[in-house]
Amino acid sequence: MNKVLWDALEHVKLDTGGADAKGRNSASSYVAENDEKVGCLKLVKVWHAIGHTVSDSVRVKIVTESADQVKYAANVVKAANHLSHMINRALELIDEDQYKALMDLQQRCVEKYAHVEALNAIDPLVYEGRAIMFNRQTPAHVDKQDPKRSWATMITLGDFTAGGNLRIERLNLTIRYLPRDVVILRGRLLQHEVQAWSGGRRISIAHFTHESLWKEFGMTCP
Ligand SMILES: O=C(O)CCC(=O)C(=O)O
Ligand SMILES: [Fe+2]
Repeated sequence: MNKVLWDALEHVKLDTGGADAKGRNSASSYVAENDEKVGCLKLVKVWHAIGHTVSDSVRVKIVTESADQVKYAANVVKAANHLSHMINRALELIDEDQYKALMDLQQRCVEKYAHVEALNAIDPLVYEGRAIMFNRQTPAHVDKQDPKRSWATMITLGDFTAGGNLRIERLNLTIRYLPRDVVILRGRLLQHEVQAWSGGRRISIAHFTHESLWKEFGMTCP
């Protein structure tokens, strides 16, 4: 894993449970040998409380913790810069229309929210959200806050050596998902889950956009 990103992740406080405690982020879905870190770090530029789409409900997910945590989380955002370029490019190649629509959405956010302009100065990711999961065996779920057609772009990192496949039951499909593999799927439409792995740590990073943000700007994800 990129050393800069790894070092930046060392200090951040992780969350197990939270808003998704009954879904994909249940505490029981975390598995770790020894004293490995478990939990999730959400880095989201514009976050609406569930069911809300208005600017009054907007939060920045990196500013919910102590001042030190803001500093550490900002280090992670900056260290993920290279990853963001790669993720942007992958999305642009598979679905140029959606990529362009996300760029438009980001531009609208920048015009409305100065904090988004500030965050974009250190990270060019076109998605507004990124979640970093340490040792989570993500259970079967759909990404129910995402627009129907949106592509969730996910990468695994770490040093596990076997297992950890992504299973899509409806398609009877088991996809290799080893460290450095990227999977891009319509996570709102296809239920997906991660299978057990062995041989070390597993860090997964999911990049996503939420329907509520598109609604805020009267836009539709193509
Ligand atoms: O753990 C993973 O790689 C899957 C993550 C995922 O599907 C999600 O966070 O929605
Ligand atoms: Fe998912």
